[in-house]
Amino acid sequence: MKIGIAGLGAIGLHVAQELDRGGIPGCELAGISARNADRAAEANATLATPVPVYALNEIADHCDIIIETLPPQLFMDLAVPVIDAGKELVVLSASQLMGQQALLDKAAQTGAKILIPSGAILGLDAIKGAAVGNLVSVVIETRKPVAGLAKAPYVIDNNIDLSNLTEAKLVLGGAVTDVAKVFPANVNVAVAVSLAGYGTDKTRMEVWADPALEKNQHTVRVVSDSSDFTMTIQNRPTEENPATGKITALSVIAMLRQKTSVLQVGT
Ligand SMILES: NC(=O)C1=CN([C@@H]2O[C@H](COP(=O)(O)OP(=O)(O)OC[C@H]3O[C@@H](n4cnc5c(N)ncnc54)[C@H](O)[C@@H]3O)[C@@H](O)[C@H]2O)C=CC1
Ligand SMILES: O=C([O-])CC(=O)C(=O)O
Repeated sequence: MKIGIAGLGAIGLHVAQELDRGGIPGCELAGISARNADRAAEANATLATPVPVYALNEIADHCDIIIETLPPQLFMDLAVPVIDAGKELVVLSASQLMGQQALLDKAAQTGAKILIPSGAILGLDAIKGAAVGNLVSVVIETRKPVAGLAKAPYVIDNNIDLSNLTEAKLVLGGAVTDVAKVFPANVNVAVAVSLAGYGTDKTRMEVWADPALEKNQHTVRVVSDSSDFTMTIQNRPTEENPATGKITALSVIAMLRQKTSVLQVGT
């Protein structure tokens, strides 16, 4: 399988390097898209076998699977041509899939597939299983170190004082659909959880500023007619982007390895 990677930052570069060293059987890195020629050359310089550089609207012509690890505002510039070409799109900026039913409808016509890896979250398998029965409630509670939230536009615009916190403070709670409108930078994992089961209107999200934390922490609480479960993950940040957990790139690598594995584990 020919793999393309669009965006070579905290996630994309790690996946590119793993492909380059032959760590994903059956998959070869066939092309990259970067912000500009210099960034592409920098990325290629870290690879044993440099690869062609393509524009976001060209890369699908040269690859079977295109991995989107872009700044979220560029998502559609890549997604539309990949879906039009009927290829597989691996989406990390999951928040950008909200309200994009037209993109899914187009994929159904062209034969394209949209894959959301587990990324920085856990338990999507269990939520998918429970959703085959009846979900009663799904809540994702995201707790971030105070510094990770203090500069968010919502916090500044609403004069929410996060200085000198001695205990965790609920900054905002509500349906994922509504939280996404004011916290667009923090909802990839919440949208992934929602799309696994209960949808963005019924899945509830809480965003907490927690002075006791040094890492982002996500807790998912599910009540259903088959099982009740609570799962927590604390993500060690990448050196490149403190907002992105190291496990995210590893999750993409695991997803690609699963494509050719005779043993499939999990839903
Ligand atoms: N689903 C999940 O669990 C997670 C999703 N994310 C999301 O994944 C996405 C990527 O995250 P990171 O790798 O941390 O971001 P990053 O900012 O480290 O990397 C983005 C890369 O895209 C490049 N870029 C900018 N303009 C470009 C263009 N026109 N064409 C091609 N490349 C361009 C940048 O130079 C940068 O190297 C973000 O939307 C982030 O929110 C992040 C963490 C977890
Ligand atoms: O915890 C992380 O690594 C990323 C995160 O909150 C998100 O993208 O929603």
